[in-house]
Amino acid sequence: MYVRAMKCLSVIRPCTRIIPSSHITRLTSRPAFWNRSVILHQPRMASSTAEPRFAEGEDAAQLGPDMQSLLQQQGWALDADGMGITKTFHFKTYFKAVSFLNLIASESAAKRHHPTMTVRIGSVDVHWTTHHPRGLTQKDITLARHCDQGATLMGAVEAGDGMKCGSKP
Ligand SMILES: C[C@H](O)[C@H](O)[C@H]1CNC2=NC(N)=NC(=O)C2=N1
Repeated sequence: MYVRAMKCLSVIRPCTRIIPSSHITRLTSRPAFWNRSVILHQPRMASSTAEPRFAEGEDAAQLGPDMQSLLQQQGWALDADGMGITKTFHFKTYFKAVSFLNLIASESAAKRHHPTMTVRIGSVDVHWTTHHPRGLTQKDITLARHCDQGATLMGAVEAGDGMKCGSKP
């Protein structure tokens, strides 16, 4: 029994060595990319405080009023960083939501400017930004207006009237 106990201890022993505190510091400190990765993966959130940030080469004085009308009258919202705009369109049926998405997809292919869209059973989230050069541009404004017109054509409804899971069309 004693011999067996000693054998067990000899197995356990390497794990009970004292680790120098300098080593512990190194193990628990965060890697260099830590803060950067947090910033890169920050969620895109609608903001009511950010200012629109237009891309280099855009005429901010000319685009400003158009952008303000989208934000204040048409229900578009700025991203937290001011570089994109987003809006959710609601529909009575899934078919209408998908048809709206296709309408926007068709125009964006023609204009070579593509939104990020999420389709749900009774709604479509649309997000516009310009990647090169980075920021908001005339294209984002023009295509946001096209979304508003397309939504009217497709019979978009108020948020509370859109189709929900479990609701009948
Ligand atoms: C070459 C091509 O037109 C470009 O890469 C386009 C494609 N679609 C685009 N879409 C969006 N939203 N922003 C862009 O900067 C962009 N660039």
